[in-house]
Amino acid sequence: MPSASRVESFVAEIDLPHVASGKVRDIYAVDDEHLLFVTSDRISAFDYVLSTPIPDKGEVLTRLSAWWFAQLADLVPNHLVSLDDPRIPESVRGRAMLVRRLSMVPVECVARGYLAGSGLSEYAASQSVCGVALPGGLVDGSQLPQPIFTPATKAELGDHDENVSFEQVAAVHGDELASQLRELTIAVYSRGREIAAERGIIVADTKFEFGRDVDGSLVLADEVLTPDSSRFWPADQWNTGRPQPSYDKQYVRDWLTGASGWDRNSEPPPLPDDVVAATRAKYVEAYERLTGETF
Ligand SMILES: N#Cc1c(N)ncnc1-c1cnn(Cc2cccc(F)c2)c1
Repeated sequence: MPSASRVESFVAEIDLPHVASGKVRDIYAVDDEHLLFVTSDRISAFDYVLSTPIPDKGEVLTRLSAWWFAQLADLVPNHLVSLDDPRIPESVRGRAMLVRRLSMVPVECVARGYLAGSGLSEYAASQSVCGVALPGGLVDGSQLPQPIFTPATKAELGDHDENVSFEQVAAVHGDELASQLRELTIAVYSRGREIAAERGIIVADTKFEFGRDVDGSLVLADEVLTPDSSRFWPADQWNTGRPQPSYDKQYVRDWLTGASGWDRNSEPPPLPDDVVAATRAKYVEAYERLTGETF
């Protein structure tokens, strides 16, 4: 538990009712129709939220989501209202979005274009992922013949989401909604993957969250196609048969598993300045390569 002073400073930042928190993002209520979606500079690795922030990470990921929402607006409406609305507190301006309050669909809508992580583990055991049969002979990092919808149920903070099948989603939410979620997830991922690939970044997989607006229409929510919600791999280092280097977290992972001497069973040590600086640079690089804009 952070020290009292840290909690006070954390709480003092936002004088709005708290709605929800993830590892690195927090949501507050602005009014009946709007929420404040704040992305911190915190970074997680090996299922720990590290004690050392990465300066500007929250702003980079916020601006990247806003850019993706605009790129994808012809495919799907989104919850973003504004990045500079006067209702956004000065203390978080730049790393906060004013968003429309939606009725969230409690399904983690994951699209996979490559085999990695839990998808690879499931494939090794069953030659399928979330009930989707795949060809034999695939290895770590293999590109899939086409993107697949591999939904999950949201876990409590600190637990891993549980992969479920399309049929399980349909059994709970109905065939129509399950089919809409699958179609939208694959379409949005396919567009995003294509745009990123043109800029030298493989988006191996990603997680979307959708909500319904007052008309019942599905709206893209949460963050979108960021290195926190996706696996970003540098395309020029893609090499199947082994874990791919992470575009944004590899310096952190290498230091934690190497020079830091961390035993992996306790809180990770603070990051050295050079690892922080190199990691910040990778987030800024990803933003600038994808958007073509200077951060
Ligand atoms: N986005 C969004 C959203 C919206 N536009 N309307 C209503 N609810 C949500 C909402 C509520 N929880 N989450 C998940 C979540 C994401 C990030 C951080 C967290 F703590 C929790 C999403």
